[in-house]
Amino acid sequence: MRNFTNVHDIGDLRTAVAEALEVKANRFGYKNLGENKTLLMLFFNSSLRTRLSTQKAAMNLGMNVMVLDVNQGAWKLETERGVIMDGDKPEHLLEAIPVMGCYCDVIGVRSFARFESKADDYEEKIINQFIRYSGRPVFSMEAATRHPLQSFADLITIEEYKTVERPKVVMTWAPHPKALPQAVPNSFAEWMNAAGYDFVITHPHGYELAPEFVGNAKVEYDQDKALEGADFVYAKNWSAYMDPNYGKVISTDRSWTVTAEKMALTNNAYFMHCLPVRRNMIVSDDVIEGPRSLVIPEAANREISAQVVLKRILEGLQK
Ligand SMILES: NCCC[C@H](NC(=O)CCC(=O)O)C(=O)O
Ligand SMILES: NC(=O)OP(=O)(O)O
Repeated sequence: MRNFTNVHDIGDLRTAVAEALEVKANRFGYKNLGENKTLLMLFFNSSLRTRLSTQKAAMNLGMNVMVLDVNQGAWKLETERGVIMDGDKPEHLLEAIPVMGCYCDVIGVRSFARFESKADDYEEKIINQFIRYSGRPVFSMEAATRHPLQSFADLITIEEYKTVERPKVVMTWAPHPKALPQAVPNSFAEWMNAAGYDFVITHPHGYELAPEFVGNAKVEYDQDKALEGADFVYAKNWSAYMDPNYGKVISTDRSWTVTAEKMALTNNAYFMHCLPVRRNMIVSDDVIEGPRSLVIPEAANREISAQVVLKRILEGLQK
């Protein structure tokens, strides 16, 4: 594997999940693979899980790790070409990227949608410049339109907990005070469609995701109806994708919060969320703390998804 930004980069999902379970059972079995290799993790946005789980995965593989928070201690980066740089940004991304490439073997990038230009976000302008100009393998730690390390961890978790071959997985929008990216729901949809589950998306009118991510999923506007018979409930907020509301909050309807009453409509479903989660907006305290909540095992599997991806990138460097 050279770069990892979407579900296609991982290839066959059964093989990937089998490899994940093998890595999980034997985390230190590949500790020579990363010897004298350096990972640079670059964050344009905050993170708890991605930062710690990816660093841990790299350490399991014997890598050295450097972490740079671009907004804390680095020069502010201009990302637009052609700008007269007489403002508050002393350095351009087009120098910064190849310079960073000089100091490492693999680069992980977190760069959320900026909601300034839908085209720039959906062309993945920032991470694609890293792929083009760094000279290094690049993997997404949540980019503008996808969060593949999260979706891979979600897939591993569902495979571990499912009791039928093709479970019903329902992704539900839930209210949130801020405008959040579509990356997590887009990516989850992409991976669930690829896994071939019975996959349903439910959200209020106006929150339709990009058709290329919805794919063959069933879209049901009645949340209660969507939840009927669900084996897994995956909650997430996202801001509107459709014009003219791109990147806007158009509903904070708390009747969409996942509560015990909502979960009672399901087939005793497991509850999932990528975290961080705002309690009693997205999900009630009792549901997230309850016996069917998978949020902690899901977060634990972030180490495993990151380790499989780094392992495959390191194997690619050996060829
Ligand atoms: N990496 C997981 C989610 C990251 C991000 N959430 C956030 O920014 C939450 C911020 C807040 O709750 O204020 C998102 O939705 O894409
Ligand atoms: N789920 C997730 O990516 O969490 P962080 O934003 O804390 O990395």
